Amino acid sequence: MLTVRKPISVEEAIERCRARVKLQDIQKISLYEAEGRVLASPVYADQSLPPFDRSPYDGYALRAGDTKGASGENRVYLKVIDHIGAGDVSECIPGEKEAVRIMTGAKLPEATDAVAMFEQAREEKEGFSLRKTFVPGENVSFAGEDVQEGELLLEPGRTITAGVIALLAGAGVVEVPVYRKMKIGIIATGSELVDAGVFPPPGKIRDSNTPMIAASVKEAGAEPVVFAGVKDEEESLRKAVVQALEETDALITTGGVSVGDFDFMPAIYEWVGAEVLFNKVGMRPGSVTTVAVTEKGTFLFGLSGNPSACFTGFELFARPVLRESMGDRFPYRAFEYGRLKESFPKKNPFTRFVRAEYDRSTGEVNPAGFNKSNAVAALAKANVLVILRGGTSHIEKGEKVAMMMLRDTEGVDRWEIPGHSR
Ligand SMILES: Nc1nc2c(c(=O)[nH]1)N[C@H]1C(S)=C(S)[C@@H](COP(=O)(O)OP(=O)(O)OC[C@H]3O[C@@H](n4cnc5c(N)ncnc54)[C@H](O)[C@@H]3O)O[C@H]1N2
Ligand code: MOO
Ligand SMILES: [Mg+2]
Repeated sequence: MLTVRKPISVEEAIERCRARVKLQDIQKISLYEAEGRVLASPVYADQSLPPFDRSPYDGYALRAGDTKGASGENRVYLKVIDHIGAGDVSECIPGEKEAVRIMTGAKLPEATDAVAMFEQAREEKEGFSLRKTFVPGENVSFAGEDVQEGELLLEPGRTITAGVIALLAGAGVVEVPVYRKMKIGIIATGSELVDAGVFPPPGKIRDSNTPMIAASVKEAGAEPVVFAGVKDEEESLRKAVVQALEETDALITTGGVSVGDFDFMPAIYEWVGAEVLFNKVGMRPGSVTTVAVTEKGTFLFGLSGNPSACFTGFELFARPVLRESMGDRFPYRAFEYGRLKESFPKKNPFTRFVRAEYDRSTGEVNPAGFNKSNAVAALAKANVLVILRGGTSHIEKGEKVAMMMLRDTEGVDRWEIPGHSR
């Protein structure tokens, strides 16, 4: 007998998932492998940056007081007593009207407190002359002007970017504490599925969900473990789920979660003793998305078989769980607002997630064509999911709509600063 499923709101479904998140263990990895991972411990500066007063220019390190009274009519002459490049430390201490020829990055010699760039000096026999006075500290890159010794540089929960890696290297952190990468099992279910490399015979279709979800898992910073697709047969599905649960940290299945005669996933979740957090969400597509948690705390994401529903289910429920489990303090996609480029009919009482193309330069967002839950083509175009609240009716062109951003940044096809003329 068909049991009627009670839909819960998207917010409630997301909260139920969040409440069951467990942080991954911490491991140390090479600085060169750390990009995209999440920092697991705070990082403090073991020294100031720069560590010493240094020259920011190629020129002459001098004592500012020696330049007093310098002008175009009254050039001041200074004698060069040493010559250093970056990495060298001068042993000479300039006395009155003495200076050191110094290159960018070299430590300022003792007694000097300013630097004249080559362009500000005229070379003379055994030295140079100046036509301007210098104040103490002029053209000096000071110790600690960037980072102070002991300062908190990075907080845990930050995703590691190239810039973060520069700071880690600056602090001498070559073994970076990060959260362990989760292994995510993926099983596509469906007797109609053939591998994407095969031209499907009548009645069959290519499995697009497995490679799509593997890509989404990677993009979320986890490691996909793809298991062979399984026919809609209860026994085979049980075996596959048990094996995947043993070998991975969370499992994503696609298909077989609705109320069809061959939709076995709900029964299998029950059979493995998992607690079903929800099996119906007030959203389209992906209303039948089912999320369960095993006794050990392992997540089972039963995504719909329909590709657009599968994609949406992953984005809303699986991705935040993976990101947060791997330490990300910002596990949700960013939201922005755009203006709808075309009117959008909306007959459903459920919240709709419309795959759409957002153009940042105009602020307009355009639904990506055929937008049903079985759509594949729209997935390739979409860079946002427009969110149309349940209960709202027809939405007019030009109306402001909320969008969930699927990518952090979008490139443009030419380098041009908006609003600047050439
Ligand atoms: N009587 C009802 N029927 C359906 C309901 C309902 O509430 N009552 N819900 C509909 C909704 S909404 C959706 S969404 C689907 C969900 O179906 P399942 O999650 O059970 O998925 P399947 O039945 O296995 O497949 C659905 C659809 O997707 C295709 N598919 C499956 N796997 C893949 C794959 N790996 N790659 C590409 N395409 C795939 C499959 O061939 C089907 O066409 O149920 C509705 N029915
Ligand atoms: O669950 Mo279905 O994807 O709403 O269309
Ligand atoms: Mg089905």
